[in-house]
Amino acid sequence: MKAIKTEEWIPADGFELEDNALLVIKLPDNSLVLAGPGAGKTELLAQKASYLLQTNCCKFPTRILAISFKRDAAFNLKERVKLRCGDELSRRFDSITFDSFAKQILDRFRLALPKDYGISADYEIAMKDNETLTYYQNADPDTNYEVRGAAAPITLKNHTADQLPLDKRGATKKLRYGVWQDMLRATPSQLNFKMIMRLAELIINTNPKIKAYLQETYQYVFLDEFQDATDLQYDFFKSCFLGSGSKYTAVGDDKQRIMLWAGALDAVFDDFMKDTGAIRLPLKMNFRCAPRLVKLLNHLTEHLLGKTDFAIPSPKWNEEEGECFVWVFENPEKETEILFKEIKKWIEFDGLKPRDICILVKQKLENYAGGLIRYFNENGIKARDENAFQDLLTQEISLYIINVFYMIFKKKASDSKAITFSFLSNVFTEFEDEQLLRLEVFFHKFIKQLIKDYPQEELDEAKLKTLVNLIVEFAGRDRIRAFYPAYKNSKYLNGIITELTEKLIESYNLTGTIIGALDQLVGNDTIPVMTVHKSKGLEYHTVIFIGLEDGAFWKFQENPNEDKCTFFVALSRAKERVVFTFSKQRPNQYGRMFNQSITNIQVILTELENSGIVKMEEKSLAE
Ligand SMILES: Nc1ncnc2c1ncn2[C@@H]1O[C@H](COP(=O)(O)OP(=O)(O)OP(=O)(O)O)[C@@H](O)[C@H]1O
Repeated sequence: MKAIKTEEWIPADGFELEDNALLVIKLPDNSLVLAGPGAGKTELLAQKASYLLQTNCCKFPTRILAISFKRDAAFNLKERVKLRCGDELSRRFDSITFDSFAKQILDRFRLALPKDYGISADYEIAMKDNETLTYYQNADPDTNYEVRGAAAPITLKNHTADQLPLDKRGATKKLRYGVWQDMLRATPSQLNFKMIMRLAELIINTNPKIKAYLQETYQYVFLDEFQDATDLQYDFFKSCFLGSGSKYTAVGDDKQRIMLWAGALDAVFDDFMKDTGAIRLPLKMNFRCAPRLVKLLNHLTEHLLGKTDFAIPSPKWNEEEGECFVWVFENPEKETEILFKEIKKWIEFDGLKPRDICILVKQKLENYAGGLIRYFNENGIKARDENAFQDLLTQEISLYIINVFYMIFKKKASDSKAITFSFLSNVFTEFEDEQLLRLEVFFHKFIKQLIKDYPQEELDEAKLKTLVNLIVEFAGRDRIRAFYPAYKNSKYLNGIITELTEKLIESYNLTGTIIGALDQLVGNDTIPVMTVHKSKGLEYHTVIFIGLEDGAFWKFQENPNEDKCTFFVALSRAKERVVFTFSKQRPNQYGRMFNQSITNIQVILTELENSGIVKMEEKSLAE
């Protein structure tokens, strides 16, 4: 593909970028972009990737590495880059999470670990803190290491606080070293993601050739949502890239810093500028939210968060657009019924699609929205806990399987055709154009045969399982594992395929048709319900936040800044309308009803009122 001259490059898809965004895209130095919600930070990274690839500033065959914090953010960025510069160039754009980047290094270079940190090939990932604590309990029975015990948080923090190899001097450090050894030597080895990152870092720090290989591979490194980087992640980034010729672009927003509880580094922006000499540049626009919502966000930026980086709405809006409400309800039942009626109106009369609406909760989704989800589904509006599906549906292998199913069973499936073929041309990466054409013909014959062999009305569990298997084997497990580093570990790949198959069968048994099952699986016509943390980076026409109550913000007095940012993130996901609900009563996790107050978080309510934008309404069924 012929490279575009740098001076002739223009942003893809007609986007008009503000001056600083254009500057960052073309800047050959390290940069840190700080900007509010909807400013186009992720879009800037996508455009910068297109620029570097289309102009060959990222010289073939070197690659761009984009690191995000969540699987769906990494996936969305990859999709945006594909759209902006096409399948072929975007193959040199690796968009992954910090955890999967570390895991890929570990899976690929496991044998380069020093002897006392060696692990078994079939290591298991212990996800629960309890699993790590049990090792401490066994090694030191006199101390209480239960998750809620006093020693637990310190123990867990210390477990991965230091770079490897571990210091063994002193009783506490000796104990920690012993536990690491017990976990590494278990059959199979037991690791958690933080340990994986420390081990990957050890590989890099002790193998100059691997480090050099990594740095030569990635001429450019992007860091999305950088405000949430933890000390461990930042250490890992520095071990991999600092001092290399690679160039870094980090984007973030300190008003959306909601991972301090998980160890996000308070001073990460300053550290990054000091360590890399990055130039700091702001962006001013908010392209997402309607003007009245931008005005509200600006008010809260100043009066709730004590900051001054105000945003300007996009001129595409009419000045009067954007609305925000606080709706007060007697109890959760009334809240559910009234929300149902309102949403039904929006869908039936205003033409909103269920996926234009998002229901958010701060935490404890079942407590705040479990009953609502059940009520909505029983009464004809589909809604579901999206947390359970996000990870599965952002897996390339899942999308490939689902879209081949659509090609077999749906009459018009041109989008599916494009997605599946993009997957196949990735795994048959060495194929020239002519071979790819032959592959396409062969693939269509394969689909035709499946249509013939598996009539819709004769499908059952066993046939669905066979179909999944045939579809995977068409691409070839070995090829899939070779092209997608995340799937190098076959246990992981098989786990995803099994989970997807189970969910497909479950949906099929519920809906009775294969298209119904596929639609249900991907969430077509379904309102997503999720926590604010999961909603980061996403946007919806209408956002409903359930539970603007002291009970939901139970740590507000201890940690007001993080809770204010969480509230700010929720509000800033909405393009046109946002509703906060307050229910005078709310059950706890055991179902016991408690009166709710809005005393501790009064400052939020006060500032919503002071903004002059928000309408407060008592809602009852008679309306
Ligand atoms: N230059 C632009 N012109 C028009 N629309 C844009 C531009 N940049 C971004 N957008 C649109 O604005 C919305 C927000 O963009 P994006 O998700 O990149 O913002 P962000 O800064 O990453 O937001 P957040 O931090 O809130 O997740 C998206 O719908 C995107 O397509």
